[in-house]
Amino acid sequence: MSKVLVSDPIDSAGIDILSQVAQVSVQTKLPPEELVKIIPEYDALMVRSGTRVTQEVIDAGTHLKIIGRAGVGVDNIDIPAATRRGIVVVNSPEGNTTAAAEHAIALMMALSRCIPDANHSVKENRWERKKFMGSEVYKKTLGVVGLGKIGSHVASVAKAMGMKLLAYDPFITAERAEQLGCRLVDLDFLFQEADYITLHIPRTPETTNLINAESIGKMKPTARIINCSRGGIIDEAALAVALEKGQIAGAALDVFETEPLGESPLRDLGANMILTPHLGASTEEAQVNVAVDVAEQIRDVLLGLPARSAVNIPGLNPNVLEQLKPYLQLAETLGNLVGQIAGGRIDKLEVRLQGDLATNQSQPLVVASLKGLLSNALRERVNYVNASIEAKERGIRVIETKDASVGDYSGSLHLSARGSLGEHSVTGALLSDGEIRITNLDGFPINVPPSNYMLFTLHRDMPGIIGRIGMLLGNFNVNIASMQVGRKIVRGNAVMALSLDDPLPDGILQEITGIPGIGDAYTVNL
Ligand SMILES: NC(=O)C1=CN([C@@H]2O[C@H](COP(=O)(O)OP(=O)(O)OC[C@H]3O[C@@H](n4cnc5c(N)ncnc54)[C@H](O)[C@@H]3O)[C@@H](O)[C@H]2O)C=CC1
Ligand SMILES: O=C(O)CCC(=O)C(=O)O
Repeated sequence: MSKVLVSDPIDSAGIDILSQVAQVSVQTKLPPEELVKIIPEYDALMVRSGTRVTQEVIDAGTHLKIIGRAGVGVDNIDIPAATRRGIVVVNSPEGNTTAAAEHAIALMMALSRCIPDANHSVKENRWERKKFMGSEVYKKTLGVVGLGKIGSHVASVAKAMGMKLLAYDPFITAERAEQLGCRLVDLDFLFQEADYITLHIPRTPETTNLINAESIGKMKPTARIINCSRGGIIDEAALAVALEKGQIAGAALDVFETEPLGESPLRDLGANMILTPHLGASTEEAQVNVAVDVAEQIRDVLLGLPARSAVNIPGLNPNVLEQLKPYLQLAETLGNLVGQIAGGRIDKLEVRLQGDLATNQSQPLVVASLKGLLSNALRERVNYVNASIEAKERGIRVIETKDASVGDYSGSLHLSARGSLGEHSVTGALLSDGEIRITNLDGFPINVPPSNYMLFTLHRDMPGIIGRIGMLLGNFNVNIASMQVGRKIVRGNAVMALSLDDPLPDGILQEITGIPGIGDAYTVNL
């Protein structure tokens, strides 16, 4: 019989499901070295956010087939390490959406009416009615940062409470925001106008310290911030200083840079700061939902069936997968690339299978393209199982076409996306050794391998341009690994594709587009 280790508190409904197919051992609060010691015995591991599933744990788990996260965020699991070891990682993308959204609303209300401190004062035998003067949320403006599942639910509740709604989400269309009663605006506008700001985004390099001294400086003195998403999105030291000085009116945090929260200036603040110990998902209902959702997937995988919310393994027919594997990687890379060039808020994606590739089933390649496209917004949360649904929910119209005529490559894949920076296209193919080549950008023939850091320019084909770009990159200490120019006619329009050894520093794009003859420039990180 299989063995499952449950290393965080999980609702008994989940344990009952696991017990149908496995011997279940519940051992919470294990020290990391103890977890590493016992994990080799187990076929599956089920956790919440308390257990850190590090590379060391994964490497020691020689029998592990699946790791289940009873919740949304999988940032406590080393996904690349699990993927490399072929271990499926599953989560429950929706099981605690309502709970987290309701906690954000509860914190907003508690902050507005000083409920925690007023409660404490009465319990201490005081009756301080003047001290705890509140303010109403009715007709106030709520700025929702991240209009995904939780942000959307918060928006709909806040709307029913008579709030005006602004939203910032670079990967959501204005139409989708409108359907939710929100006006999609840029981040600075939201910071300046909102009376309440609620964060519902993943922690990524772009969102780390999104709320800092500078962004707080743009807010109203009456603004209140709520964070029920992830620690590290707010610079806690800067927030403490701003609240101390009365630069903004309050903040309520459920999540922290380091959990459990250690020594922190946040603890010294008064009624203008509410702290909860990562309780967003802590409702009886959500805990049953996530426990059942994840336990069912662990049961299925242990029985040899596919998982419905795998974060790292495509949920497609294994035979089709094996055959298309190299092309799936091509589709993901091209989707990621065209998504970045088209600039977010994509509302249309065309996927064209060309040449020999046209004889294949298009659906897996469409899913892989969408996965690559959406990974800019959703990171590891988008997978082969949910990419199409996520795209539909985001209002992305997908067009699949096939063209059997053979061009320079026997089979190639062409993607065209329309986003906030206009409509752009990219074509790619595989070399005989399986290596990916980008063969066309916006109609211009090129031949470059994808690389971590890339720069593309659309420019006039005229003397001096290449040199000026090379010089500019040199001045910023950016090393060029390879460079290619594609043009259709001499001294007409052209495309330049550069693979770089270093990321492009902030501000350089503006300098590049300032060079006479350069039309547009795009950075791409793959
Ligand atoms: N406090 C708690 O106990 C809980 C916290 N969470 C956290 O809440 C957050 C939101 O979860 P869901 O709504 O389920 O995720 P989701 O994936 O449905 O939505 C996230 C949204 O953020 C947007 N986004 C990505 N990068 C952005 C950026 N730079 N600026 C603005 N928007 C950006 C995405 O387009 C997406 O619409 C996650 O960080 C999740 O881990 C989730 C459940 C419980
Ligand atoms: O397990 C928990 O309580 C944390 C929930 C959470 O943060 C998540 O699902 O992302």
